[in-house]
Amino acid sequence: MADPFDESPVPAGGRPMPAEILELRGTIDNIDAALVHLLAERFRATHRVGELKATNGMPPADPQRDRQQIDRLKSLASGAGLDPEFAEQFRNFIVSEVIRHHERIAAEHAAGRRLGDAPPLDTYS
Ligand SMILES: O=C(O)C(=O)C[C@]1(C(=O)O)C=C[C@@H](O)C=C1
Repeated sequence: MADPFDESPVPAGGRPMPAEILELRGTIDNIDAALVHLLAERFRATHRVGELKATNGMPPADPQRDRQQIDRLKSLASGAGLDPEFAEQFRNFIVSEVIRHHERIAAEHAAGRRLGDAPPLDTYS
């Protein structure tokens, strides 16, 4: 039988790292990379939503949409074997950042710095 510690690096002064942990870390790294890309895409979409909300005079948060998303995600989490409370907290963490972005976009819009306007020319500086 193959020694599970066979190809593992030996940390200085410690036990050898089981090969399976190294394999699992490869999977974890791939998943973390996918999460970063997925979050980047999500924030790209929500950035545009923030602009559309600002230009249409809509508030940053939409509590009805929040409730729908939370119900849906909790149900998906249960089916997938993920703690539904964790899914809700994770979603809240992301959406609180989205709302912060929406608020900044709305403030910039209110200050006349959005809608693709070039900043006013300051010919005296
Ligand atoms: O769908 C919207 O209206 C959004 O602004 C996006 C989003 C989200 O990130 O999922 C953020 C804030 C709202 O409260 C609801 C949903």
